Amino acid sequence: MTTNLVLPARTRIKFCGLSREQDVADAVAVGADALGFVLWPGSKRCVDEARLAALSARVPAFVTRVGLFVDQQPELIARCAEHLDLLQFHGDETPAFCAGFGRPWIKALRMRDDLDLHAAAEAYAGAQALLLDAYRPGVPGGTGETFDWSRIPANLAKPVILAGGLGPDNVAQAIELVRPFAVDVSGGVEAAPGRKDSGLLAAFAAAVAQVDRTHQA
Ligand SMILES: O=C(O)c1ccccc1NCC(=O)[C@H](O)[C@H](O)COP(=O)(O)O
Repeated sequence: MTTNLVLPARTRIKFCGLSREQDVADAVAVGADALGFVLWPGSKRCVDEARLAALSARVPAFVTRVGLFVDQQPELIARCAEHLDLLQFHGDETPAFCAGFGRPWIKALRMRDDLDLHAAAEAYAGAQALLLDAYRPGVPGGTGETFDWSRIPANLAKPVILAGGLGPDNVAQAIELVRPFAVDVSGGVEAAPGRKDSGLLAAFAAAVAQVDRTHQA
């Protein structure tokens, strides 16, 4: 059983909602492990298929290209998948739907009060990880809000990607408490929606590296 109790040597970093070539370059330069591209038209950070192709071509080997979808048409997802390494589903997609593209995938879960994480981990057993995000009714992601991190059980049967309201000032505290496989940030490293700030990207990566070092000492 994969479990969150197996602590990673370091906390992986996913920067999400990139829409500009310069932001891709800046994120890679500070050591991003993964870059997220939002394909959902309801988002201010949305990129279309042509922009996805252009941005994904700028991503070097060993940095994971992640595409974000919210209950979208399988034909669109399949076309986008040509430019992606990993699919991230933010809607009510079933496990079978998520698995239907022949690509590794993760499931985003919004931490509504009644969410049973153990049951969700069992239901989405085929996911590479669960991305846990804040719940705001009617907003599928990118809220910039945190949630009660103590709700995440240490023995969850899937690796955790912690998201929601993270930034350079609180990511160390979040890692200390949750010890996630990875952290995911969008709004906390932005100058404006969809425009990343190179200083905030660097500060976020430095904060993660710093807390990781204390665990290795
Ligand atoms: O970012 C969006 O606009 C978005 C829209 C719809 C679904 C998902 C979206 N973003 C997903 C992410 O992975 C964000 O990084 C995650 O929700 C955390 O966002 P933030 O709280 O701003 O760091």
